[in-house]
Amino acid sequence: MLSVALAGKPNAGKSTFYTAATMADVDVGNYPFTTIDPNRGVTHARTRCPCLDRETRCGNCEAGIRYVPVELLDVAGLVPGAHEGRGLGNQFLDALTDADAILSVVDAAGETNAEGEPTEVGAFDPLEEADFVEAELEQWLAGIIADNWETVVRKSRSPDFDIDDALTEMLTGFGATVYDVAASLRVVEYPQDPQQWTDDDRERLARDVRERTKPIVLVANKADIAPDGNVDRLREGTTVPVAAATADGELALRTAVDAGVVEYHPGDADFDVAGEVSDAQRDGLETIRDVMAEHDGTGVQTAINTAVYDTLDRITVYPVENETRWTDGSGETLPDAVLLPRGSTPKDLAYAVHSDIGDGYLHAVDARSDRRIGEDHELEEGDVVKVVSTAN
Ligand SMILES: Nc1nc2c(ncn2[C@@H]2O[C@H](COP(=O)(O)OP(=O)(O)OP(=O)(O)O)[C@@H](O)[C@H]2O)c(=O)[nH]1
Repeated sequence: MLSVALAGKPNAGKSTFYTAATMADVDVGNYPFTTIDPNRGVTHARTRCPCLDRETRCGNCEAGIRYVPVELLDVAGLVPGAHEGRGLGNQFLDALTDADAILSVVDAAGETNAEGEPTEVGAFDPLEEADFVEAELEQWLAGIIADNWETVVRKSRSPDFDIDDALTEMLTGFGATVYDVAASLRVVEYPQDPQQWTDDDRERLARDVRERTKPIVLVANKADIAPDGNVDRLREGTTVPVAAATADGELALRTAVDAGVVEYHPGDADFDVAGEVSDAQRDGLETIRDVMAEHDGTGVQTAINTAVYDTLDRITVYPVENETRWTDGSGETLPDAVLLPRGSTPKDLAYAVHSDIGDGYLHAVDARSDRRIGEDHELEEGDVVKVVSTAN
């Protein structure tokens, strides 16, 4: 499953975001390191269900809104200097190894100081902290490269030494794929002789590999109390996508949905009050509505969707066994939604669904048109595909 990790300073709102996005029960507190162990939960990317193109809804979506499972990791508070072992240090960074993308949660209200302790709204400039997750990751990675450098130098005395192989071996441990490393090695210039490498060379390589392996979406959280202009400054001052969010607001809405007093689908731009609420609750909800109106929703779903569909450039494809009914073997309509990299082919879908298919792939059928598609055909968002293999 695709995996997205929440990172950021203590008190930025990661636990709140995580609880809201997974509706799992974790500590939410105003103290550094409330979250000690990595939490793993399931959240969802939101997309349009293909059953909207049929007469009836499929039963695996909410009125045509399809939620596709994505793993969400909440890792312990990160403080400046984590790469040198400060705070929870490397334990935190190790936990990010599994992540495909990072949601870097920033307290856009600027009420959290550099150590993650709460102060007052507007006391800090969130822009100063905006690149701190990537900086920590890059320094950590550069540190790993430096720590292993002696070994590379020693290996380089062997006649069949290849610097690219040595770097690939080292960096794939960080969760980088062989392709990522190869791509980095193509664009970053470096000396062939390991003895001539400088810290600069290692840092440039670390930066490029980080960008490819752990792309970042910035979550400008606490947008509900952020001073005017803070979110815009974050958008203008950073190169990564920014989602303005109120994790608190999303949590309140999902809790209200659970209580049956609000109608809301995560990712909607607005909600309806459907049950009895007290005056205080109504006031609270109306405040959330105002923030949502300004930012087109609470931003929690936007952040996840931006990571999945924009940054990681995934498409949602629906494998079926019956191309006419769009069902699986047991008659369930559109039972699975698979997130594949853009450019994937029916064969990639076949491998994603049955990793043990071997060379058993035979052909595929586009269930929308009921036509066979070639094995090099590029799939698109919302495609419904029947794969025929020797296994079925
Ligand atoms: N106003 C406002 N407060 C929020 C929002 N999200 C979280 N908070 C508050 O910010 C404080 C810190 O939130 P947490 O979710 O515990 O922060 P964290 O980043 O997980 O902190 P650690 O667990 O210490 O790493 C809590 O008091 C939350 O209620 C938000 O969108 N708006």
